[in-house]
Amino acid sequence: MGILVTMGILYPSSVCSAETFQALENFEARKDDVVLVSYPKCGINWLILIVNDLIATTLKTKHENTELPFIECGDPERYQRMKQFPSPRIVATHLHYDLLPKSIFKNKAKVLLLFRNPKDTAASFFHFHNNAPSIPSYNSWEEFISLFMNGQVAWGSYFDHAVVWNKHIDDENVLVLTYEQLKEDLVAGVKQIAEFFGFTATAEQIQAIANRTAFQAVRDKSQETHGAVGPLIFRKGVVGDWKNTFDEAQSQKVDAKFKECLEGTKLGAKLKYDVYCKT
Ligand SMILES: Nc1ncnc2c1ncn2[C@@H]1O[C@H](COP(=O)(O)OS(=O)(=O)O)[C@@H](OP(=O)(O)O)[C@H]1O
Repeated sequence: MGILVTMGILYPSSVCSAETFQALENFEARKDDVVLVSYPKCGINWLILIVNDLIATTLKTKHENTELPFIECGDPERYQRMKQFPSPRIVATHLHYDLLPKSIFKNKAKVLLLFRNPKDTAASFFHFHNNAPSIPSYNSWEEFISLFMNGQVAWGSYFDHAVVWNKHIDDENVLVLTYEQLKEDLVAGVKQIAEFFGFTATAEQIQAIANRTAFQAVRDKSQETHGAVGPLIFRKGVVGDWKNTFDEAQSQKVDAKFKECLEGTKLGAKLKYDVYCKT
């Protein structure tokens, strides 16, 4: 159990290795790959379940594969194996925009980015680190939040990810959704995801997928779908849990950082900071 540092960014060495990062450079994306991107703890496992269900429901295919869904994790031979996977493949990642395999853009795969307000993201991240046995724990929340603000946590700085994605928010083949948006109206979210990736689903199918991927439903099945780590990933599933962790000074530091990095930007507006991050 330890930390891998590549190009100044930390990754957990339980799932990432220098050899896999090197092999990733040759990963060849397909135009019909379903690329799901998010900073850690923004809800990507939720998205993966939604897209898996959309594929199973509308294409009547179920891909049985035991690979970790994150392309930067696992062994270097995984990209060879992925060549055999039928389309559409789900390509999930927490990587920073600049580190995404270039073939995603070259081959015009559609990219769905999921973001979440920074305070709930940080709180979720801390709980995961301190509950999951395979990754390092922190001594305290104080220690974690100070490292989070400096970007010295796994997969780097939340704010760096957000700032660069803001520049690409209107790019062709890119859709940006927020965790809070899915929480507000999951049916509308599933419909938008289906339309973006071109899955033709009826209103009833969309509703059924929303029911199957609502928090309690996925948490109840999490051991089955994700093994022992399932209940730790699908932990609480609410907006505003940050209020149980942050003190006033920590909260104000995030407010100031958000202001500096994202206020007045399109991504900043999408995140509805004043609604979700102010007391
Ligand atoms: N269906 C549904 N509804 C609401 N919330 C959900 C759902 N599925 C996952 N989640 C929440 O997403 C958080 C985990 O994010 P990730 O999947 O990105 O985690 S990871 O970085 O890949 O480990 C984690 O947030 P917290 O509960 O705040 O810790 C999960 O509970």
